[in-house]
Amino acid sequence: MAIEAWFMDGSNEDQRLPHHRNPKEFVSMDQLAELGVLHWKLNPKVYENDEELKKIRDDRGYNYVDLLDICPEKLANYEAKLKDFFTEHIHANEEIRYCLDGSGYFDVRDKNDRWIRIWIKPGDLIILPAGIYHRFTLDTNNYTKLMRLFQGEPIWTPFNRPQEQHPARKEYLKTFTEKAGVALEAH
Ligand SMILES: CSCCC(=O)C(=O)O
Ligand SMILES: [Fe+2]
Repeated sequence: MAIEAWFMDGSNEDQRLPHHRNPKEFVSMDQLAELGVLHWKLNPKVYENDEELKKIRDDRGYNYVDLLDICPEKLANYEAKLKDFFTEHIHANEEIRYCLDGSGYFDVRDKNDRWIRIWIKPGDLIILPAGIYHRFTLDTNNYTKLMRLFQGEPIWTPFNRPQEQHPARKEYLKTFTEKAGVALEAH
């Protein structure tokens, strides 16, 4: 099943609102895949013993997992963390999140620097590639429980924009020029 994603409007209203354009402009899974964003729909009720999740973890080497409850009672420095999550940044590694409960928005930049809002709900596992500019916010439900996955010892360090000289950023941008090169050769 597809995940809902759309181009955002430019308004400065509450970040937890949907921020659809008028008219709405949805973004397909293929468009997300072109940016290197991957998605699986799993059964969140069986996450503790899920063969499908196990396969993804085995295939991609995600030996690390933990759970993160995003609500004031369970997340230390809640306000500051939410502010950091919503500050545009990249990582040197993939960001892998599996929504078990609640919901939220991952915003990613497309090739033309437009914001795409990705609405994650229970069962959505998404992978953001290293080097993609992104941010996260809760939606108006104000709660989510996420599984974080990682290859090896986790490094959560965000590198806030601008990061054009960061190796992960350069590598990420190379994937586009390589794809364009292949397309040119095909003509
Ligand atoms: C809480 S997961 C989403 C926030 C984020 O982008 C990050 O942790 O790097
Ligand atoms: Fe991040």
